Amino acid sequence: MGDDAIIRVRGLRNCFGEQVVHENLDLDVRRGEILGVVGGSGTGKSVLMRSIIGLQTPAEGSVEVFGENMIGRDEHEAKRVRQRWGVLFQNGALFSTLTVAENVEVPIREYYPNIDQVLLDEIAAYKVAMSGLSAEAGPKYPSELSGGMKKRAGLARALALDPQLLFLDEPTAGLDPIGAAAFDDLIHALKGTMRLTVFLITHDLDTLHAICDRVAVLADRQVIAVGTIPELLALDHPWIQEYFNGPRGRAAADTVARAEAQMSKGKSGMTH
Ligand SMILES: Nc1ncnc2c1ncn2[C@@H]1O[C@H](COP(=O)(O)OP(=O)(O)OP(=O)(O)O)[C@@H](O)[C@H]1O
Repeated sequence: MGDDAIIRVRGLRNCFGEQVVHENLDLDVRRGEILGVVGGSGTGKSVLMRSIIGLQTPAEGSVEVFGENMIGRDEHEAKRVRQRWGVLFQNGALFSTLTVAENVEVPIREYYPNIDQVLLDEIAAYKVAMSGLSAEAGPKYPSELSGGMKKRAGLARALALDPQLLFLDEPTAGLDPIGAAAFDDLIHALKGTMRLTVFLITHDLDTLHAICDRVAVLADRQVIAVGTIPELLALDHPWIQEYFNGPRGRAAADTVARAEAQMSKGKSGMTH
């Protein structure tokens, strides 16, 4: 594996009965990047993520994470590698009978069963704060949280073991635009401070423009292209053109360009 590839997928095939979802799919995720994964509904973005994290056994192909083969691993070995990543599922997947803090403590207890409760509480409080939730959110149950707070609680749990790699499945789905932008900022900031690599499934064009270093496009059972948005725009593929160059795609690009222009205006204003 090339030094900078944290995830390497080769020749992946996934099928459910007669339905072939992936066929000969290849993908590299580079160290330190936020890779956005896009594609029409049902193109297999979640199935791809599940194949990488070991929740779906592919019919064919190889998956390497941190240079280690992930398919057919014995449970003990797989668990050792799993410790190095965190996952935020589409619906947050919080345990409804546990508080936010207790949810965050679940993976820590799993890996460190003898950990002292005081220390556990301190770590959970720290992760809750890192995820942008107030300390009052810790003792709350998921049913007492807004959609945005649930996402942050799920993120706090994903960060519980100080991962090097984060999987996010549609993290901004269902959030209002301001909440979504704040969540994007948080992911971007965490990437910087924790040196995270991020695999991010999204339909959110604003997220792609604002924080993704590269974007992988799923169509026709494969990753048909990977690159920066300008690189993808140079391709003559109808879905890519429609997606990034359609009205919503252009609006998202304009929003980011305006925000960047304002930031540089602010900066130059400060220096004069
Ligand atoms: N456990 C399963 N059993 C049978 N079919 C499945 C299963 N999981 C996924 N599929 C099918 O695989 C295809 C890809 O599903 P997947 O959830 O990966 O799509 P997606 O690209 O993430 O879609 P969306 O953007 O709508 O979330 C769909 O047709 C889905 O019905």
